[in-house]
Amino acid sequence: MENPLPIDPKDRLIVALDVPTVSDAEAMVSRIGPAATFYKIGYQLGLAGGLPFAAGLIAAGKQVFLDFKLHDIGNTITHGVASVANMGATFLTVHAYPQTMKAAAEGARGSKLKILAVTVLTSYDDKDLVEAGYALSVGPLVAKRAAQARAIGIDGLVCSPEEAANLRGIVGNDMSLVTPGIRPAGSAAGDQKRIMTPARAIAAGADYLVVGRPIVEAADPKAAAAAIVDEIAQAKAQQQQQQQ
Ligand SMILES: O=C(O)c1cc(=O)[nH]c(=O)n1[C@@H]1O[C@H](COP(=O)(O)O)[C@@H](O)[C@H]1O
Repeated sequence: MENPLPIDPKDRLIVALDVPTVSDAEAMVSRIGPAATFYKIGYQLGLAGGLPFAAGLIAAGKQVFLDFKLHDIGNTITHGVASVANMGATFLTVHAYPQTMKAAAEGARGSKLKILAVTVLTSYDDKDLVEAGYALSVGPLVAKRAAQARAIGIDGLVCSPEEAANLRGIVGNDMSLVTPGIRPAGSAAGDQKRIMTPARAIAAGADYLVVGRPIVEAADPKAAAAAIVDEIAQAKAQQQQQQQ
C-alpha cells in the first residue's frame, strides 16, 4: 500500500534546494524554517559539498531526496545505489530504464532508501522526444515506463502532474507519484513544459510535489512554501470529501 499513515500536507511539499553553495542552502533552510520538512538536493548542490550538508539535514530531522537521476550499466548502478543506501535519505532518483531500475532495486535492497524512477522529464514535450529519437509520445512512454517500474518493484515515479491521474490507473496506490513541474498560479514556467498548480496536481493524484524556483527565488521563500502547503491541504481535504 502507498502509505499506512496519512501524510501531513507539509510533508507532501519537497523543496528543491537548487542553490549554488552550502552556505546558500543553509541560509535558505533557515529562512524557510518550519514551513518545509522535505528537501531535494540535486547535482548543483550535491556536487558542491552538498552531501555532508544533506546528512546534517537528516540529523536535524528533515527528510532528504537525493536527485542524482542515475543511469549507467547495471553493475555501476547497483554499487552506486548501495553507497547511497545507508546515508539516511528518503528518496533517490534513477532514470526509468529497465536495466537501471532493476540494478537500483538490487542496490537498495534491505535499506530504507526508496527508489524513484524518472519517467519523462517535465521539460520534454512530444517534439523533444522525437528529437531525442523516441517513437512514442509523452503519454504512452510515461505509461510504459510506469508499468515497467511497477513490475520491477520500484517504490515511486517522478512524472508530470499531467500524467498523475492516468498513472494511478496503471500503478494503483502501491507507488508514490512525485511531481515536479509545479507552478502556483501566476508564476513563470521557465524551462518546464508539463506543469500544473499545486491544487490541480493533488487533485490529479500526486503524492508529493517538488517545487524549486517558485520558492527558492521568491522574495519570501517561507511565505511561498507556506502558501503551497495551504493549497495542498485544501486540495487534499476536498479530495477526501469527494471520496466519502
Ligand atoms: O527528478 C526531478 O526532481 C525532476 C524531474 C523532472 O522531470 N523535472 C524536474 O523539474 N525535476 C526537478 O524538479 C525541480 C523543479 O524545479 P523548478 O522548476 O525550479 O520548480 C528541479 O530540481 C528539477 O531537477
